[in-house]
Amino acid sequence: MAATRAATRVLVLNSGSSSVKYQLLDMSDATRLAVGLVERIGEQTSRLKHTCLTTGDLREHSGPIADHDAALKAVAEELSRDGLGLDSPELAAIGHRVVHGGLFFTEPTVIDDEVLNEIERLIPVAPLHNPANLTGIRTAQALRPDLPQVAVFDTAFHTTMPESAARYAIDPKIADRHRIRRYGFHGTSHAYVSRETARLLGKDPSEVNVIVLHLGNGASASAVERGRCVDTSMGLTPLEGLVMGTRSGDLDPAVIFHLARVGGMSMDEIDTLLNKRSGLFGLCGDNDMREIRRRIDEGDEEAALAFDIYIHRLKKYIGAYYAVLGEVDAIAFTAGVGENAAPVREAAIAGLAGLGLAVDPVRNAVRSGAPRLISPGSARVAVAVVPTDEELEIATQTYALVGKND
Ligand SMILES: Nc1ncnc2c1ncn2[C@@H]1O[C@H](COP(=O)(O)OP(=O)(O)O)[C@@H](O)[C@H]1O
Ligand SMILES: CC(=O)OP(=O)(O)O
Ligand SMILES: [Mg+2]
Repeated sequence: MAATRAATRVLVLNSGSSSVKYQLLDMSDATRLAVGLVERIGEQTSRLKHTCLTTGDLREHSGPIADHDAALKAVAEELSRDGLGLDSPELAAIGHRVVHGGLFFTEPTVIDDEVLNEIERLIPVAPLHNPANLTGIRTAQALRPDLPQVAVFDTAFHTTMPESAARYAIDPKIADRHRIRRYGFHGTSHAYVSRETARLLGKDPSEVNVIVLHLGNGASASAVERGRCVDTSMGLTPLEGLVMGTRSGDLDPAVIFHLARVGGMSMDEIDTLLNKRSGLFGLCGDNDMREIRRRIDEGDEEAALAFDIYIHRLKKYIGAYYAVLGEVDAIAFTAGVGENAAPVREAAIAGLAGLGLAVDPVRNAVRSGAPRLISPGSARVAVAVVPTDEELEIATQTYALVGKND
């Protein structure tokens, strides 16, 4: 009789508001079998990019993909074409990034109806993300009802924040009634990157204080003290904090009253303005840092001002988290902008020599997918580029949980 192969594969789905990133990994040795991305879901110009790493095959399709359900079915089809379909007995589980887990979920969780209801209840505080996460889960359940599906929450790493950082200065009775507090997001990335930064320094995470700057389309900073998050820049929702691709980040809350009372805008219009039409996009019409740098190189003043506002906010958070931590061993740049945009790193650290911070221009110009130091050898505080890997972290946590349940 042929020996049955152990189920060691995990499919990870990272469903964003208009995209799905996915990876299929074999967790017996943490190797990637396939990776891909579906972008611009819901538009006429959707695009699926799929790479099978066992064959080296790369396939791209363009054309409308109506919603996340259709996107996931297209992903399942691509995996099948490589003989890696969802029907494989080697698939052990599907791991899902879920952005908002409230205070209820502090650990990766096997999804049942109760968990689904709770994720649904949190939609008002993660309107761009939780609905997409739910569709991903429901479609995956329909494709493989027998498989464990695991939710890994963006908020989980931040549940260690002290009340002084997690509470807003409003009446606690009102805050508690509506569960208003600072939850923080991108936690899977902040956890992974802070650990990898400690490893780069040759230290245990419990020995170092790290400021992590996760700069993607959404962006957030966190202060990690000896492996535990003590503050982060996103709050009740992923709108607070840094200037982002399309989100304003911090502003005086009175701006909202003013737009409603004086500007005559509805709450939904203000919500859309601040979440989807602000940030870099709102300031200069582009949310991609590559395009903004290209325009600056051509002398575009609007793009230059957008860049300066982005950097000013970033620098303020570096200073704030330096003060929160008291002592800092490293600052780590990560995600699309943090890993690729050397001018952002240079500008964010410029002028901070008094805090022991500097960037070496030659080291900063190196392009590499590996964790690396960009501070001069003599610097008191390490400045590093540490690529994030939310999908590997989700797969690791999913496999650990499913393994435990076997
Ligand atoms: N080579 C690059 N130079 C500068 N910025 C880049 C580069 N590559 C990607 N980016 C930036 O990274 C962003 C995407 O980051 P990512 O972490 O993938 O975001 P998300 O997960 O929110 O989609 C892009 O919008 C772009 O601004
Ligand atoms: C929480 C959040 O902002 O996520 P993303 O960066 O994927 O939009
Ligand atoms: Mg991201």
